[in-house]
Amino acid sequence: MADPTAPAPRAPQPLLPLDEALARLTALAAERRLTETEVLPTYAALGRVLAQALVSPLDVPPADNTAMDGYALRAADVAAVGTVLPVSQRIPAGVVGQPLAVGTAARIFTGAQVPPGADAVVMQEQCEALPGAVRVNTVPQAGQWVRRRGEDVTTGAVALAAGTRLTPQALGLAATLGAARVTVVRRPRVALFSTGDELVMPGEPLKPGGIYNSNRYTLLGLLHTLGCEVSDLGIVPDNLAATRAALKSAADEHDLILTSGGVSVGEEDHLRPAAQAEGRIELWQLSCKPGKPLAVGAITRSGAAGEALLMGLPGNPVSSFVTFLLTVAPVLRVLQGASGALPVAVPLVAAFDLPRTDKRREFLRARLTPEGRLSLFPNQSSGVLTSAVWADGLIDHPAGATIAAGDVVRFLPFHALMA
Ligand SMILES: Nc1nc2c(c(=O)[nH]1)N[C@H]1C(S)=C(S)[C@@H](COP(=O)(O)OP(=O)(O)OC[C@H]3O[C@@H](n4cnc5c(N)ncnc54)[C@H](O)[C@@H]3O)O[C@H]1N2
Ligand code: MOO
Ligand SMILES: [Mg+2]
Repeated sequence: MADPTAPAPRAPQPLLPLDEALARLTALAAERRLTETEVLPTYAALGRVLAQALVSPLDVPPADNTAMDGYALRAADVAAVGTVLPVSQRIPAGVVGQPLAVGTAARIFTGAQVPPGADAVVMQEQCEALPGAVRVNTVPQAGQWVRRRGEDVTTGAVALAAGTRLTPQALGLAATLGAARVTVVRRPRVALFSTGDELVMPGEPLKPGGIYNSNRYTLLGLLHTLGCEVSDLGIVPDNLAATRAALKSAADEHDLILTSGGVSVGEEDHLRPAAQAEGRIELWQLSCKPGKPLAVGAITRSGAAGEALLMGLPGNPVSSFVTFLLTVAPVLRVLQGASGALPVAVPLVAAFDLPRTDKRREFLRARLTPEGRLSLFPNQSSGVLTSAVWADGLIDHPAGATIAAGDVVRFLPFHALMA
């Protein structure tokens, strides 16, 4: 049992600025960058990171084609509104037409290749169909409504660079090139556990003094979004021996051990002493809010070579979520060969006042208004998870500053932080 009369220890070091912590973290991750790759069917690669650039073996589109249903013709054949041209052929998508005879038009449908000789398409709304002919009620410009061969991707171009996270649209682009398989970096193997004697798993009755374990769900979701393979090690009680045992057993099989809770300064916070006993602590305590007590270290492996990276997130649910976005996500990106940089902050106008200041750089939960401004969730406590569900992202707010309605602030959208 902890001695209740013991003097409260002081924080031994100044708080680390986030940028400095990030530089050190991404350097640690770069040393551990994953080199193993796997070849996956393209449809199964969502959320994974490309290990090799995808170079296009073809032009996309492969040929000039029409963007509209209408008539393909030579612009020079229509000198005046109302010109009538005989319709010499009909070209649906998937059919290759014949070279277009001079002074004629081809009936054509969106996506069909424009026949050789034609240089423009007139949409059917600007035409009048006549028996065997068409009246063109506009004077077309050469090139109009023609999607040029290779205007999207040219043969030999890097369509998707190594290090690209495969979003749904990136998978679509890979498929456009005909890639049935892609080579991706293997998933980072992450051990996840929550610390806290008060924690109860959803589905179980809440005991006196208990709260439900939410961080497990938030962090599992984030890890899956970022392409990780997760070992869920459940809840670890608040004592040194159990925390040491959990760290030790997780180190061999995992690249990263991710924990929540028990990283602050109380006697019930065992993560740092446990990490020091089983490895080392590299950095602790950020000058940011939420997220101050973040602890980063490495745990020595017993059976395997090297060490596993340890990131101990603060227990407060919003702190866990925000700290993950600001520090764990960059580390996971670097491990997978992507950029560790935080996304570019968007300048937006505040629709609220924030007269108070803080010594720490703050990440405020904010939502876009229909007018394109930002409103602030009224309760910014790091225990209020509703704020993070309500918000669209975080305002990156400098230490010591206030905000008045109309000020421009820097906004980090959640989707960009989770990319
Ligand atoms: N004397 C000081 N006390 C605290 C400081 C400080 O600098 N000096 N820092 C505060 C800050 S800031 C934060 S953030 C928290 C971080 O605390 P820990 O990381 O040690 O986390 P715990 O103490 O274990 O828990 C904090 C809070 O979060 C709840 N929690 C924990 N795990 C979960 C979970 N899996 N799901 C839902 N909720 C969870 C826990 O019940 C506590 O309420 O420390 C401050 N204290
Ligand atoms: O830094 Mo704590 O993460 O504000 O609540
Ligand atoms: Mg604590």
